[in-house]
Amino acid sequence: MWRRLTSLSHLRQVRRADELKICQAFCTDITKPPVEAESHYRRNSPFVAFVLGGPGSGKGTQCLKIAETFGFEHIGAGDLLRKEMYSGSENGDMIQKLMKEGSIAPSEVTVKLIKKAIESAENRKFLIDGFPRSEENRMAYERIVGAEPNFVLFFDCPEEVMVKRVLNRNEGRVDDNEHTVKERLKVYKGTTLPVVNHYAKKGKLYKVVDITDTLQKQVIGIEEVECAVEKYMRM
Ligand SMILES: Nc1ncnc2c1ncn2[C@@H]1O[C@H](COP(=O)(O)OP(=O)(O)OP(=O)(O)O)[C@@H](O)[C@H]1O
Ligand SMILES: O=c1ccn([C@@H]2O[C@H](COP(=O)(O)O)[C@@H](O)[C@H]2O)c(=O)[nH]1
Ligand SMILES: [Mg+2]
Repeated sequence: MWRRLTSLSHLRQVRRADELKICQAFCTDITKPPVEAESHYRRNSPFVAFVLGGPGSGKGTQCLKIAETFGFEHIGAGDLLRKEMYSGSENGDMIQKLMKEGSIAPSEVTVKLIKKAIESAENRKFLIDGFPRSEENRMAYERIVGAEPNFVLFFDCPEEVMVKRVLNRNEGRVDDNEHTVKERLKVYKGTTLPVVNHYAKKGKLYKVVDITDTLQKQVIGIEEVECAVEKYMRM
């Protein structure tokens, strides 16, 4: 049974000050920007939220909705790499090989693509989806971009649900197959979760728990999570 509020139970446990911070981060009133976002606009530095979670945990799906609802620019790190891969660039073959293996591309390559996407956007509020995937990625971002994210959203989803979703995705991705998803899960647990823990320790992590367990209930889950996230962000 899908439990509506469990999906956000961790978010609801955050301190009041953090609740305000996250509300402010997602507020989109252009005429009167929220306090924290406003100060970032003034300094013209980007306001950045990293979005983490395992393969198929729903990062891309929820980012589209959050971006549309709250006025963020959605930058998918994997999408940037796929674009680079199909662009015929010198890194194309290397990226394709790594994606098929479920491995992580060199930090320099990914961070440069992200930096370029940030610099070329008019928007100054960004959701960076699927990055950083390793501590090394994280440190490269901090070094090259010269900033930390303002907060991090983490989609926590059971492994069997993530696998089902990836195998049912049907978008023609080179990594949506049983072999690669197993490798991606290993990388996620061994290499990405330490990044999640890093931000948890810094008090920057906001966790959304997805406990859906069957395909039919997952479909209900999309709307439930969106409603709950939206409601929470507007509180
Ligand atoms: N809450 C949900 N309930 C049911 N299906 C979902 C839910 N969230 C996402 N999906 C579906 O699961 C699949 C994977 O979702 P999505 O692409 O958003 O995941 P992701 O975290 O971005 O994965 P990846 O890291 O592989 O890019 C998609 O087909 C999407 O439509
Ligand atoms: O920062 C990143 C992001 C992605 N990759 C590679 O791309 C695939 C797919 O990424 P999605 O975010 O799931 O679209 C991922 O498995 C990696 O191979 C990366 O190297 N670095
Ligand atoms: Mg995605």
